[in-house]
Amino acid sequence: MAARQPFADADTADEAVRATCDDATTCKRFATSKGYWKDSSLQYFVRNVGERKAPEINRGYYARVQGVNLLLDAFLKKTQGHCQVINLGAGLDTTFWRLQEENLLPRKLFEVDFPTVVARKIHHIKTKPPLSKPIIDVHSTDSLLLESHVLDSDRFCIIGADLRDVPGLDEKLRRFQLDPELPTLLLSECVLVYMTPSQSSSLVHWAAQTFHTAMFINYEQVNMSDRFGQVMIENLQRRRCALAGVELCQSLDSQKERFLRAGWDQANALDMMAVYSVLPQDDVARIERLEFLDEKELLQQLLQHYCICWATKDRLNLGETRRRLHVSGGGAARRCWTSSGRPPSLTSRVGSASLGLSQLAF
Ligand SMILES: C[S@@+](CC[C@H](N)C(=O)[O-])C[C@H]1O[C@@H](n2cnc3c(N)ncnc32)[C@H](O)[C@@H]1O
Repeated sequence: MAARQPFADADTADEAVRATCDDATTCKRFATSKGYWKDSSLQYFVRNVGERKAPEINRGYYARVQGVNLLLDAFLKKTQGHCQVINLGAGLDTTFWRLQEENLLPRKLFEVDFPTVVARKIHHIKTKPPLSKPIIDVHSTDSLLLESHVLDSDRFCIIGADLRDVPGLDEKLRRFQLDPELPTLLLSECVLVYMTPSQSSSLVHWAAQTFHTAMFINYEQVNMSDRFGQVMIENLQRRRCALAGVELCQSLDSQKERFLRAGWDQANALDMMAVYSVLPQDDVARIERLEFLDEKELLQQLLQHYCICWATKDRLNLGETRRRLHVSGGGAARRCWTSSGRPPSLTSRVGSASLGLSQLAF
């Protein structure tokens, strides 16, 4: 494992972490411009399509966005929208606008990021009606708060906070009507890896303690101790960006352990190669026709170095209906669950061709 580089000061390190938000957004912008998936609001955050990205990168982002969305949408449907979503380190994420368009909004969607990132996002919203109108359309009271570092409306809230300060985060979320009694989905997409293991564990522990029925979806690096992983680390270090939490990105097991140790009841993880193979294959075939891919091996390596890990706590037994349906359904569905009602190993779950990622949610 490459030695971690000491940084001149914490601000420089944080600035490099904040800059990763633009990388994610420009890559998503390019991929959507090529037709990998639709995102009608991203253009208002990044006008220019920007430099060409390699097809492997575009397919990687496709798998990331589709994989996370499948789990997120499954949770929203399971709870019929009687839930809240907290996007931790949301950057310029556009999920609110997608869910509003698709009539899938939760009771409230919270986003958290560093105050400077939040201020940029709110500025875009304030100055671009296609971003502000959908927020106003689903807001019914007269208390819409739109300040430089905070947006609070009935269904959407953006908060500036440091995720490493868990009491501060908790206080801010509660101030804007976070409801610990509601089923809650927490999402972190390439975020926990920038925090030390003890900082991310505190955050994940707080979530497990605060919500009785919840799912945490974490997308980030995995298998980082091999040569390919080391090159990824070195590339980021060259940009003065440290992966402070890389220790927990060694394997799917280390990713799951983080959640199980912090009080989550169940944890599952798939590398993105596996996710790619359980995405709807007609759409995968469509995107594979978009651009010629020379280097299949590079795509495989890339996908093997990212994963989705999702942990659940299910006091309300949201998964129970599905479990009963599957057990009584017979056939392929029966094979998905053991007689104890517990999920079988991940490999057998992935092995079932009839099983989509959305069915794995609880
Ligand atoms: C790679 S970007 C991903 C953004 C977004 N989740 C996405 O996938 O498009 C990581 C984001 O996490 C945020 N972040 C990282 N550490 C954070 C912290 N301690 N507090 C608040 N935000 C943080 C960064 O500012 C950045 O916006």
